[in-house]
Amino acid sequence: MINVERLSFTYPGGKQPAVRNITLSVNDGEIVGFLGPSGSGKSTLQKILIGVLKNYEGSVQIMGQESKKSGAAFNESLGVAFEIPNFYQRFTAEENLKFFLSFYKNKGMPVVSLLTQLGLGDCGSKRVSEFSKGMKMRLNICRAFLHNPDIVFLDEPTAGLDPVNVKKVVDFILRQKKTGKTIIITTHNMHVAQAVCDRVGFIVDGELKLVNTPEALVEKHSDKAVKVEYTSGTIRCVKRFPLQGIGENSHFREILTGGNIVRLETEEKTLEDIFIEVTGRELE
Ligand SMILES: Nc1ncnc2c1ncn2[C@@H]1O[C@H](COP(=O)(O)OP(=O)(O)OP(=O)(O)O)[C@@H](O)[C@H]1O
Repeated sequence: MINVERLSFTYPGGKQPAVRNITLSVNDGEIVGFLGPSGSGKSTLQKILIGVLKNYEGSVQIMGQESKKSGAAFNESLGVAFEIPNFYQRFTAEENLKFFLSFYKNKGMPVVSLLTQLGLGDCGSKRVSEFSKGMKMRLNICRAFLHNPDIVFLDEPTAGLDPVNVKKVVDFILRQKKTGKTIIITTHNMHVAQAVCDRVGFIVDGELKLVNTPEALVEKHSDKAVKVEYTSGTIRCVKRFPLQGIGENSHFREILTGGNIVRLETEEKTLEDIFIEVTGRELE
């Protein structure tokens, strides 16, 4: 679906490339998330993939077409939600969506169903000027999927949303995945990445440091320890034991048979821990 080879891009007048030497392929129906700190090149990469930035080096094939040579038919297959939503403020939500749909040949998805799935079912006839930031973000996601595209690019789709609405967006994306869409997401939010992405790519200083499934990353980078909290007299103690060979660990067995365990859990690293470990950088 997407094949990127040795992609580099420098903004006019830029001293360094915003994106450097990226090679990546994305399969049909896959959700891939790009994670990285602010200014790492995530949005630039997306803009190249959707054909907005054309003056790149290397090759970017989307559905067999070189992105920089893409024409109108290409846009028909692509849905995009930029980080900052852009709507006609005096139009209602439904009027905006119907207007944007009129640019496409595709018949599109039912507007009311889209709005409802993103928690905006009651707001279709409300003017966008009366929408909160979070409502505009969700309307922006409706807009990206509106014409039923094959590939959808979402730039920070959950930025600024409260946990209830983050869940609505996550559930919506997972429902769309079931229909076979290929979805590319940029995010700072590791929980969202872990919930929706088949694979995640870590981007730092324009470079793609690694791409893998969240499960494989956690598996590879976790030390696999068991944390035991227990009481010894009036004192609360915490001990960590390597998972491997734990059954033969006499100290662990002693605590276990002592009967004073308060909590017992395996410790796994989060994607955020792994990002910091691999890249030496914080996400925010
Ligand atoms: N239009 C532009 N002109 C010149 N430089 C730009 C432009 N847009 C971005 N850059 C630079 O390119 C680099 C990558 O920016 P980009 O917007 O791709 O990062 P990002 O990872 O998407 O950041 P954020 O998470 O804050 O959106 C940064 O150094 C940024 O300053």
